[in-house]
Amino acid sequence: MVESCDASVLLDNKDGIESEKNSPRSFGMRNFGPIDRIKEALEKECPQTVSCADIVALSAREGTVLLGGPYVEMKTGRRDSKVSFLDQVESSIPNFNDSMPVVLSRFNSVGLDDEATVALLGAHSVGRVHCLNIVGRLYPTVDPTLNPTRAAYLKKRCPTPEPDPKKVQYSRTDLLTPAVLDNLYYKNILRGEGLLTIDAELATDNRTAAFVEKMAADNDYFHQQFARALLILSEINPLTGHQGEIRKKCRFVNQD
Ligand code: HEM
Ligand SMILES: [Ca+2]
Repeated sequence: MVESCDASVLLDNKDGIESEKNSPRSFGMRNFGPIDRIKEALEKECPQTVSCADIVALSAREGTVLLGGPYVEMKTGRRDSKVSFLDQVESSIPNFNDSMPVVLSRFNSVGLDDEATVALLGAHSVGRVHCLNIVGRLYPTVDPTLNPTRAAYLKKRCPTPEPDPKKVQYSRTDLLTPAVLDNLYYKNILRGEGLLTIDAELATDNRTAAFVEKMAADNDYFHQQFARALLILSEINPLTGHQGEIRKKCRFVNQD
């Protein structure tokens, strides 16, 4: 979403590069080690042949399968950016409290139609949300669109309006299948159990509600749409030909 699928997010601070990881919008991104290890193995086998951008895209593909989602046939050949786009992160990556119209127009502008956007948000069927991103819907008063049973549970997980930064406080997005990319997310949001504003609005907005109903009713249909949308996402504005480079290490641009 930031400029293109060019691995700019992987660059660390060095020689004038200010990492996109420094943006508050990158909150929660972690575990970059496996990408380094994949790159090291590839450099041993075929030096400067497989870009970090391809590693990111194909890792998303493999992660999707490992989580019980669909297999997405993806092209390769993306090249890596030589710059980072720290100043574009906030305008490109949606915020925890963004509303549906803002998110739809942002996603539409990179070729993701409304149905594809609904399907991609199904990624919230896995993982967690930290209290920092939830407390606004719990305190001082509980958001009336939030299911009361779920709200009571969330208040236990996040007992104070200002989460203690030293404690890692979070809730799983989907309590029953947190490590399966399935359509339980859509069933949950129809019951008022969406954690983020965007999850809650997805079930009620008149541009998205009908897709939510269909995905909640049919896991295969969700998987088909997720596969279609992930493919679009993986092909946004790639660097090709002589643009960019094939990095030797994903955290740094090449020195030569
Ligand atoms: C469209 C608007 C979106 C918003 C506003 C949004 C926002 C967020 C927020 C605030 C979190 C919690 C971060 C934390 O507290 O640690 C989160 C988690 C997550 N999001 Fe999104 N997201 C959006 C779309 C997407 C899309 C399109 C995908 C992938 C296709 C995605 C995948 C995930 C995943 C996998 C997690 C769990 C991460 C973890 O367990 O650490 N999200 N999202
Ligand atoms: Ca799930």
